[in-house]
Amino acid sequence: MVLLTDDMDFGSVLLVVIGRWFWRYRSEFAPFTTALFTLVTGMILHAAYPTWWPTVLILTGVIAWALAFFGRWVNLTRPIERGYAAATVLLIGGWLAAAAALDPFTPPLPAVLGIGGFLFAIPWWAHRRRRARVRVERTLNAWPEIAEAIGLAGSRIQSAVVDLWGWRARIALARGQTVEEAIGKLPAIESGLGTRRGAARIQPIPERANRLELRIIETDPHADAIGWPGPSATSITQPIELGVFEDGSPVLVSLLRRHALVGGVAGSGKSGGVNVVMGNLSACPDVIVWGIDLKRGMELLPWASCLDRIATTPREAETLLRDAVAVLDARAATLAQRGERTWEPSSEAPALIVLIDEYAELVDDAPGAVRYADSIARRGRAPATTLIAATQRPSQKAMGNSAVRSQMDVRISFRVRERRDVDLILGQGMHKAGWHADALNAPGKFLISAPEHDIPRRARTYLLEDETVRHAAGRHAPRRPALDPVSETAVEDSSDDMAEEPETVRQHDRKTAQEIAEGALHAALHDAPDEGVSVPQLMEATGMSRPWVYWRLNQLDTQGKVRQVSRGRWRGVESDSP
Ligand SMILES: Nc1ncnc2c1ncn2[C@@H]1O[C@H](COP(=O)(O)OP(=O)(O)OP(=O)(O)O)[C@@H](O)[C@H]1O
Repeated sequence: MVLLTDDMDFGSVLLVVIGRWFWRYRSEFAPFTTALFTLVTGMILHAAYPTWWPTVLILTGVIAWALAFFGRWVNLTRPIERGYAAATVLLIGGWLAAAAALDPFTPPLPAVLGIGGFLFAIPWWAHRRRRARVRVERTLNAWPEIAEAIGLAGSRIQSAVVDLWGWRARIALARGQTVEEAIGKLPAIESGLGTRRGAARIQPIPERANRLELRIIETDPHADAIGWPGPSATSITQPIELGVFEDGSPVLVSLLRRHALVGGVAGSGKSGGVNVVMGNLSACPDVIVWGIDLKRGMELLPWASCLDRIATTPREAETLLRDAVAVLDARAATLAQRGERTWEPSSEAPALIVLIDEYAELVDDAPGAVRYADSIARRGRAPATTLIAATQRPSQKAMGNSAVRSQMDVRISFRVRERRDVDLILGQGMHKAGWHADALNAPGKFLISAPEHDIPRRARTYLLEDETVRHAAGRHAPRRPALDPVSETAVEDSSDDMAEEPETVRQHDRKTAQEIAEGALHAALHDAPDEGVSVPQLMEATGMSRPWVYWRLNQLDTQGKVRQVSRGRWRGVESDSP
């Protein structure tokens, strides 16, 4: 608001008003200002440096390339944003080079600038994150007035970040104001900011009593399935991001030297959770994952190319766990020799995680395996040999009457049917303490109890579509580490101890993920109908990436074991036995 008095010059007032208006809407005007700036620069270049056009062109190419490939560093997080930025630079740079060489007003240059500028402005105006940022900036500018009105006068906004679900700001309170006071004023803050009811949350910042984080949730993060943004960790020493809490903050949990238990009824999202864990672990070159999936590999097979080993039969499962105990023992002995306490994971000496889908089936079908699991649960932390077990209902019987459940450091509960199942998964007395996993109302929603998560907060896992799993597995597979020599020798010795068993059984026990995929490929090609199977179907059946399927098809084709029936469709040749 501008106050007019008699001694003021109307012209300068008008200028101030227009100036302020332009400043307020500078983001919306950005395409026009950019076009104007480009035109003026073009005129200067043409008048003073007309021979510079090749330099301008080269610079344009370099900047566009850098934005397209490294735009993430300047907060262009999505490929479409990087593409837009690179295309804009190409348009402006290309136009400037032409303007320098010819003249900015040579047809069709003015038309190109006008029409091109307008077309490029449309995505800019429509961009959701930009609009959200501008809206938040305007709100924050008004904070001093709002703070005054709600009784937090003198508090200042120090920084603000806009994210997918809304925005968060760090606020410095004025002298004498407390975080508790601010929490008491939440309804007033929501009213002052004009948000919906219940949209504001306040979290104290432990290091400073006069700082807080204000979180405004504009869209409910749990309203729809949340797509996986990609791995959050590049090392097992970093926490992995499983999903988001109701307030939009990420669920981060460390799995290093920790056993994890995942429970919930059928269809509650356990396998989805396991997918997120695999998506992250497979991106870490300092951890090896061995999988046990007694549902004939249905859940873990898509990750086969990233699993160092996979067991799909009770016998294989028992051997795998026995070998994991051998690894643990060998590592413990090495640590004792070196006078060290813990195994520090690296790509040369990776941590070992045994991921067991449907633990109850293991107990039922391979009761001999339970003592190995028990041993890992009790002794595996220091040698970085740990378990992640998923099961519907971890009753004492389902856990094989062992100590495995009590050793679980991270507990994740998806929806359960009965209240007492909450206590089974999360621990005795947890339902009473407010952990109501029986009230979770959609697949993928969960409660997590871990050293860094000690209050019940609803969260939802990211959802990985089948295609995302295939893509991630294909991308991460080439970077998977191998077992370190100490562990590898332990596994070999452990197999030698079973020498009295027939060779065929031992080989079967050590079947690798690759071999399982190979078997699935042969079966799919062999059972193919007359019109053959497509490459995507083979990818689905084997859980392997497109390049792997093509590579194998080529080899089998050369050996005369497969035949291309039509474009992209293949079939096994009769004599080929699986
Ligand atoms: N985070 C999620 N967001 C949205 N939908 C999800 C999520 N996780 C799982 N779902 C949906 O719920 C369905 C069941 O999930 P999932 O197979 O993971 O359950 P489960 O607990 O492993 O079941 P089962 O024990 O039968 O294997 C899936 O088809 C999927 O579409």
